[in-house]
Amino acid sequence: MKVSIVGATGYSGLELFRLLSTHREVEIAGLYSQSFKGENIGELYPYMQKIYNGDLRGFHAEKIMATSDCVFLATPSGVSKEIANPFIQANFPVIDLSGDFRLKNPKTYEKWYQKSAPKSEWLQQATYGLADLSPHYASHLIANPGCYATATLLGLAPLIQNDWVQPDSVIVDAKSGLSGAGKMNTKATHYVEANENMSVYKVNQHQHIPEVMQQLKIWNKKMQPIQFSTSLIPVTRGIMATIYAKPNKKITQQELFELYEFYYEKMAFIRVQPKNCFPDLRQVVGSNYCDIGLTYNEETGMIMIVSVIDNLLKGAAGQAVQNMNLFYQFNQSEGLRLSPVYL
Ligand SMILES: NC(=O)C1=CN([C@@H]2O[C@H](COP(=O)(O)OP(=O)(O)OC[C@H]3O[C@@H](n4cnc5c(N)ncnc54)[C@H](OP(=O)(O)O)[C@@H]3O)[C@@H](O)[C@H]2O)C=CC1
Ligand SMILES: CC(=O)N[C@@H](CCC(=O)OP(=O)(O)O)C(=O)O
Repeated sequence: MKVSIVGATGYSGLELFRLLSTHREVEIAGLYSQSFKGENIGELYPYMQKIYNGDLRGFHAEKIMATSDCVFLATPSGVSKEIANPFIQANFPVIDLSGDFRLKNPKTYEKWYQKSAPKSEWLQQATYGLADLSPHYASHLIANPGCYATATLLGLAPLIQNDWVQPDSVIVDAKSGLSGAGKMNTKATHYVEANENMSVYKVNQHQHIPEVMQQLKIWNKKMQPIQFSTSLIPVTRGIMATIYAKPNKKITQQELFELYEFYYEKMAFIRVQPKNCFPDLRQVVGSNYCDIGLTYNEETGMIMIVSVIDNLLKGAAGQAVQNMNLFYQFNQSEGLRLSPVYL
């Protein structure tokens, strides 16, 4: 099968290339970039020399559709919804990494993204591809989930689906490495600002709040708004979401552990940690795993879940490839059998 990547010079685009170039079912038909069209990727990124010899191409939907079977859009929100148009109209498979097609309600999109919404019917037909939880691919348009949303939803799924928590008690404190902000340097991601520092940002305004809420409400209608905060930490990759919730019944640590063990037992990329062990970032960085640690504090009556992912893999390119694998009924692990780098 032939695939093209738009936004190939960005962090997620480069990761998509890395995964897809070893994928046994896939051949890369073209890498597309607006700013660097016509340039040789090995000259732009010397680490790519002798790995990919083709030049970067300027975006051209018809050419992509003529030369490939599926396109990945690793472009910013607001850009994806424009360049996706010809593909959606032609019913051509699109896997979009941006936030443009994740929300069902156009007004919600406009409120949180401060941009005009994509066509409502396209939002309705897009599949929210939380790949580990068996999405039903209803159309050729797949909206790859956001990085914080992925860590949070995988951390919460067993509790919310099984109705274990007080619906207004969920608090998420999430931290991300700097690659989550993409390749454009900003004041917040400048080395001098970020190094040996930690800063909270987008307080009560993060675009993943409605994304998480939309999915939690599908799982459990009773869910109330969550308190959700995001912080930058001085690492390149990785997200840690620390999640707190109050149970709505008497529970024990053992029951909580069994709930998660049973729920995730058969899921290849979710690893529930042994009792009293909490995951660190390194144990997932470089891989498509989501590792989850949990505890119940009998003194405070609080559940605490720690969910970690690599934002560029499970949070972006890895999950996008997993969605492609599931959509085309390839082995879901193809191209994703990556051990964490760890050291
Ligand atoms: N980084 C992360 O951890 C995550 C990112 N995402 C999402 O994935 C998408 C890509 O993110 P990321 O890789 O970090 O971003 P980057 O900023 O690193 O890269 C974005 C890419 O988009 C391309 N681009 C920008 N404007 C246009 C345009 N008008 N037409 C065509 N291409 C354009 C750029 O292309 P060029 O300069 O080559 O023209 C660049 O290669 C975003 O929507 C982001 O929100 C989702 C989850 C996690
Ligand atoms: C560290 C950092 O800045 N992270 C980005 C998340 C990237 C992402 O997943 O955002 P989309 O929803 O646009 O795809 C942010 O907080 O906006």
